[in-house]
Amino acid sequence: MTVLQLKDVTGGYTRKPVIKDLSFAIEKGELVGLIGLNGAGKSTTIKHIIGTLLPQNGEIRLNGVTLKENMDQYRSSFSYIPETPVLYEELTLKEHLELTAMAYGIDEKTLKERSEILLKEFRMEKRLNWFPSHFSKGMRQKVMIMCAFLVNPSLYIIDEPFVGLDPLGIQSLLDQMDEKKHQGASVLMSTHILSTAEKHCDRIILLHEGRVRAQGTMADLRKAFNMPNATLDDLYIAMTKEQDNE
Ligand SMILES: Nc1ncnc2c1ncn2[C@@H]1O[C@H](COP(=O)(O)OP(=O)(O)OP(=O)(O)O)[C@@H](O)[C@H]1O
Repeated sequence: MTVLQLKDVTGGYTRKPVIKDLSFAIEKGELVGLIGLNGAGKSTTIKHIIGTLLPQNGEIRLNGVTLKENMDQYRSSFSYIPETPVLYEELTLKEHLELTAMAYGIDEKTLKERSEILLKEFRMEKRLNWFPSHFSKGMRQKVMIMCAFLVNPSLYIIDEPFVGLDPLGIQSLLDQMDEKKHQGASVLMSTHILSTAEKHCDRIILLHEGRVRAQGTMADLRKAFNMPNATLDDLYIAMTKEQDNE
């Protein structure tokens, strides 16, 4: 079953498009990596999927509907973890979780059950009454991650999650993603940590100058680049060289 479908999506910030004719799909239970150079258009693609930018052309469907057709259904089907955490400075961690639960109609019992698991997993149990100003960068990121996982949506959209987290935090995030995947959720994740992407993603989308250069499993990508034993790092460097040759 297809959860997310982009069909010939062209878009950007001005009339000059940044992403061009993007087409890809994410199926139920899949972890898909969005990979590309700085400026390739990963965050811009994500902004179109979450609806902060609207396509100039093409269509994005989440569980079968476009944002325009059913805004409430579309918005409640995903949770988004941005690259830079956006927190309410006047709310504690506990209040962030409560606010998220309220926004997504999660009852108190479920909130308690899910929060306990997440707080333990991300080692934040003792910080429930802390305000964001007292959090480290990684802790701020964990607040966003916990809020996203609290919602239990059908699609998680995660922009470069690994940079600010310590190794335990990274492992917890990967474990959470794995668990949600097995429960049938899908994940779209952009990252520059290619070894982690290669190891954990079911499929990879290689973006190059706003277009899909190649997509599929590692086996598909090796075939597309005609590099039978390549790692994702090798393929990425090959793509960079294509850019240099242009
Ligand atoms: N707010 C904005 N206004 C205008 N142009 C933008 C804006 N944000 C990004 N761009 C441009 O869009 C292009 C793609 O940027 P984007 O942030 O999507 O890349 P990215 O693949 O996420 O890169 P990175 O790996 O560095 O995060 C770049 O040329 C960038 O200059």
